[in-house]
Amino acid sequence: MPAATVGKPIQCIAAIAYDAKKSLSVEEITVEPPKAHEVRIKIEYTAVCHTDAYTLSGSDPEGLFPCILGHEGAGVVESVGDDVTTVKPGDHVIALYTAECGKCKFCTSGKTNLCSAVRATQGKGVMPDGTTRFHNARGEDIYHFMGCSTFSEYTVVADVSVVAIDSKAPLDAACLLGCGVTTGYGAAVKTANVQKGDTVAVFGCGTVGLSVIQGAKSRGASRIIAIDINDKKNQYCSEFGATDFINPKEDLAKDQTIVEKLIEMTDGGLDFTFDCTGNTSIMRDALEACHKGWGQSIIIGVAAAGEEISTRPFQLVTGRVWKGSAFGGIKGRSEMGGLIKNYQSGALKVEEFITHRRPFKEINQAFEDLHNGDCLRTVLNFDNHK
Ligand SMILES: NC(=O)C1=CN([C@@H]2O[C@H](COP(=O)(O)OP(=O)(O)OC[C@H]3O[C@@H](n4cnc5c(N)ncnc54)[C@H](OP(=O)(O)O)[C@@H]3O)[C@@H](O)[C@H]2O)C=CC1
Ligand SMILES: N[C@@H](CCC(=O)N[C@@H](CSC=O)C(=O)NCC(=O)O)C(=O)O
Ligand SMILES: [Zn+2]
Ligand SMILES: [Zn+2]
Repeated sequence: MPAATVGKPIQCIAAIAYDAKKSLSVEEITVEPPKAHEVRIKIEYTAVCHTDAYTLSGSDPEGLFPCILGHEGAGVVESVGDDVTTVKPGDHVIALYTAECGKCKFCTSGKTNLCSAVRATQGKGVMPDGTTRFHNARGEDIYHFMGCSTFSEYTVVADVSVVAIDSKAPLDAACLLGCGVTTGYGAAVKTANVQKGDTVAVFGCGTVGLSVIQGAKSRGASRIIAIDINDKKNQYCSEFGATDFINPKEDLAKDQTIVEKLIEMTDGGLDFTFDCTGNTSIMRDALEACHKGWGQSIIIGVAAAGEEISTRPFQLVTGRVWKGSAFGGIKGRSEMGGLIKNYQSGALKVEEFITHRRPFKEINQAFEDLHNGDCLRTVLNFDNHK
């Protein structure tokens, strides 16, 4: 039987970012019904990714306020708009900030997971028809974020921005496949395509960096060097498969740079390095620690508006390669099922990233957790929001 809410606005709890650098306001909002090619989801669990904090910091050139942040979320489809054929009410789903329409120039290229179907309106904080489905109690429009807005008990997304998953997969873990775990794992196994015996260095060992580590380990990398300025990450790094841990604040000899140390440790540099910090000077280090002739450096971290990367062009002339990776190069609708299976078989660690749990009303503390070296992900649940 269809839910009594079908076709009607829903009042529910959400966290509104009214302005950059301000705490989120947890309040009741109205979520309009989905229009054609749209899906309304009851979010069960959502986690806070570093990128939510980045946009809230005011450094994101696409940051719009007031908005509902959040892009690591999983839940159950409440209703669908006209012409939606790929999911149905009751399906367990993950929201996707990297859509997959299967038809656009990007999707059909076979060269990228980026999709152009909804990206332009997504960046403007609206649905593909140019309007928003969220209003606060004063009737003001609230912008969407990254096509997901999972910091709301109900959200509306484009049908190309959602994937149904096995209903037996726990949604609290599945939400982490909406960004951090998929991004790091995919960057290692798809974007870089790490091979058995390769040497790898990972700068920044939060959820994304640790997921790169587990991806590299799954491929049989011979050496995985984890680099983080926080010693609390050391234990996590070895649990996820790192062979070495370096804290550049403590472990370098006098006048030694991290690049010199890595080149010395690996007889000339690494096959693959990954930036998972968003710091542009670390991105340079990561490139320059690559082996001459073939080393590849993958940029995953998101840097603030106005930041630029630089290096001597000689670094590239002599064969090092700079690449980037969004959502790990993973096509969300066609490849998520495989990741869920890997998680269910125990081949992909996902639950291990849930270091903190909170009721949704504690979302501002979840942002603070991110700055605590012990925290990988705080998963928020909507059951206890009252
Ligand atoms: N391209 C994509 O598709 C995606 C990109 N991202 C981006 O990836 C990055 C990582 O995200 P996430 O794992 O959630 O973030 P976290 O904040 O959890 O992890 C980042 C880690 O890097 C450490 N770090 C910070 N500065 C340095 C430094 N100079 N040297 C070494 N380590 C450092 C941090 O330490 P400390 O905690 O002490 O600061 C932290 O452990 C972010 O920039 C995020 O925006 C995220 C998801 C998708
Ligand atoms: N609006 C931001 C975009 C930052 C960015 O690069 N986002 C990543 C995902 S980060 C997830 O946690 C991404 O997928 N980029 C590709 C895209 O199409 O946005 C900015 O301009 O800085
Ligand atoms: Zn993210
Ligand atoms: Zn497409």
